[in-house]
Amino acid sequence: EPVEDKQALLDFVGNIYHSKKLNWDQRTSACSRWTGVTCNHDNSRVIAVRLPAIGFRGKIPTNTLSRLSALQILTLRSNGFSGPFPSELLRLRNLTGLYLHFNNFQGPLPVDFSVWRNLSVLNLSNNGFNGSIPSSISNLTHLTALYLANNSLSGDVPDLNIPSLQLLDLSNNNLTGVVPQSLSRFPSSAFLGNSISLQNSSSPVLSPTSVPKKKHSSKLSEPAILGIVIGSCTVAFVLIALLLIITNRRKKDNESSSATSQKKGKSTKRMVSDNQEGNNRITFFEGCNLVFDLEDLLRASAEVLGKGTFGTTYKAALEDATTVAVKRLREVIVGRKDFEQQMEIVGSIRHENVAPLRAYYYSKDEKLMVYDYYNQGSVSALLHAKRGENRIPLDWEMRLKIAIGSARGIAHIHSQSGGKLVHGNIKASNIFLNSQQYGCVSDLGLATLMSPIAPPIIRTAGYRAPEVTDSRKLSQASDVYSFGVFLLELLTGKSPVHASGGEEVIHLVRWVQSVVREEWTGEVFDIELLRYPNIEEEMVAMLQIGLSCVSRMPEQRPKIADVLKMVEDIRSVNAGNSPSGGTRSPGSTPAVTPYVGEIGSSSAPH
Ligand SMILES: Nc1ncnc2c1ncn2[C@@H]1O[C@H](COP(=O)(O)OP(=O)(O)OP(=O)(O)O)[C@@H](O)[C@H]1O
Repeated sequence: EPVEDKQALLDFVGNIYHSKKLNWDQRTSACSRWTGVTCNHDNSRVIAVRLPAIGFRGKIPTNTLSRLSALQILTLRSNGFSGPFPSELLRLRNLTGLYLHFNNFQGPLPVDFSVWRNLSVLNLSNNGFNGSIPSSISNLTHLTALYLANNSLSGDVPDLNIPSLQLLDLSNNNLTGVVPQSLSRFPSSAFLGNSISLQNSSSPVLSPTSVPKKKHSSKLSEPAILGIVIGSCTVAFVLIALLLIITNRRKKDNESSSATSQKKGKSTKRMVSDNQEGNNRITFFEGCNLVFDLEDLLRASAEVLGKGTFGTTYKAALEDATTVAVKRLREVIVGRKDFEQQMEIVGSIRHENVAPLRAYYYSKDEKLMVYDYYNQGSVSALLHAKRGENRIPLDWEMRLKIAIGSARGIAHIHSQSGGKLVHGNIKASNIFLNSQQYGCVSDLGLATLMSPIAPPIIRTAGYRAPEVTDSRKLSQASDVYSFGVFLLELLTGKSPVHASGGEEVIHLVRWVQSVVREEWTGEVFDIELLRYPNIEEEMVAMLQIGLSCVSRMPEQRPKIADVLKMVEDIRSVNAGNSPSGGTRSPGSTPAVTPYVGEIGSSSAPH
C-alpha cells in the first residue's frame, strides 16, 4: 500500500467540499478499491487520480495532491474548483496528462511550464483563466494536445514550436495578433472566437467574437455535451446506447453536483446510489499511458468495428488524439468478483505478443474492456479483405512473423496462472500486428466468463476443437487446435469455414486433411504465395505443424511450447541447419499424424 500517497489523498478529500461521496476509506486498499485511484504494478505509488464530476467546490487544499510525486495522470474536470491556477501541481514532475477543464479557476497561467517535461495532454479549457499564454509551453516537448478554449486569455499567440503537438484549441478567448507560422498547420477552428488573423493574410479571417463565448460551460449539462458530440460527428457513429446507459447516473450527479447548479434537492437520493456506485469504477492497468476516464470514453466519437461472440467492439477516438478499441461484453455469467479476478490476470500480462488490456469497467449493466486500437486491422482482415483487387497481399515473410509472434504470445499466456491460463478464443480476427509486425494475440480469457449459450457464430466455429464443440471443454490443448487452424488459414488463405461456389460449406481442416491425404499437397497453398520463390519447404513445414495441432484427440496435440519451437525452426529448416524431422525438441509430445508423415516423405525433396 502506498501509505503516504493514501494519506495525501485523504488530506485532500478531507479538506474540500464535495457533493458526491467517495468510497475512500482509510481501512480499504486505495489501489484496488478507491474510486478514481490507480497504482503502479507493485502498489507502492499512486500514478493516476481521476475524479471528474465529484462536485468539488473551492480551492484545491494546499500540500495534498502535490505530495503524490509519482502521479502521471490527474483529472479534476467538471467540478467547481475555483481560485488561481494550482501552481503546486508544478511539483508533479511525472505528469503526462492534466485535465482541469470545466472548473472555475481564475487568474493567470503559471509562467514556467517547463518542469512538466513529460506532459502530453494539457486541458485547461472552460475556466476563467486570463493573462497571456506563456511561451514556456514551448518547452513541453512531449505535448500532443493543448486545450485552452473558453477562457479569457489575451495577448498574442506565442510561437509554440512543438512538433509533437497534434491537437490545439485556443478558441473563444481574447487573443490578438496573427497565427504564428509554427501553428499554421492547425485548422482555423482552433483560433475561432478571438481577434486573430492568419499569417500572410491581409484580411482578418476570424472576426472578434464571431462565435458566442461559452464561459463557464460547466453549466452545460451532459445531454448538451452529448448533443454537441452527436451533432458534430455526423460521420462517426456514436456509442449512443452505451453512453446513455452509463451516463444515466452520472448525468444526475453532474446536474446537481456542478458548482453552478441550482438543484440541490436530490442529495439524499444521490448518496444512496453513490454507495453502490463506488464500486463501478473504471480500472486502469499499469503502463496505460492513455489519459482518459469514463467520461472521455463517453464523449469519444465511436464507430462499430464489429460484432463478435462476446459482444460488440467499437473504435473510439479520445480527445488526446489516441484511439482505443472498446469491447462491450454481453452475457457475462459470472459475478463481479470472478470477473474482476479474471481481468486482473489478463490485465497484468505484458508481453510483446499479447495485446495489452488497458482498462476495464464493470457495473451491473455494463462490462467494458479497453484495448489499444490496431490500425492495420486483424490478420483476418489482412488475409481476406478485398481479395483479387489491387491489394498488397500478405507475403510469406509477414505470415511467418505472424505465426511466430502469435505462437510466442500463446506460449506466454499458457505459462501464466501457474501454467493454467487458457486463451479460449484464438482466431485470425483476434490476432493483430505489433510494432515489429509480429503477431500479437488479443481477447484472451473471456470464454470462461461468458454465457455458453452465446450464439455459435460460424466464424468461430471453424476454430473450435472437437471436444469444445461437443462438450465445451476448453483447455490449452483446445487453444493449440485453434492455433493449428489459424496456421492452416495463413497457409491456404482460406477461412476456417467457407462456402465454395454454391451452398456447400467447406471446413478448412477437413479439406486440408483430404487434399494432403490425396498427396496433392501443393494444392493447399494460397495462390498469393505462389509468386515467392523457394518457400515450398517452409510452407510444408508449417503445414506439418498445423496438422499436428489439429489432431482430433487433445492428448495427441503438441504443447504450445513445442509448437513455438517448431514454428521458430521453420526458417532454419529451409536454411538446411536442421535435418527434416529433427526440429522437435527432445521430450516434446509426439504429435505427428500419419498424414504428416506422408507429406514429409512425399514432398520434401531428398
Ligand atoms: N484492438 C483492436 N484494434 C482493431 N480492431 C479490433 C480490435 N479489437 C477487435 N477488433 C476488430 O473488431 C471486430 C470485432 O471484434 P470482436 O472481438 O468483437 O469480434 P470477433 O473477433 O469477430 O469475435 P470474438 O468476439 O469471438 O472475438 C473484429 O474485426 C476485430 O478484428
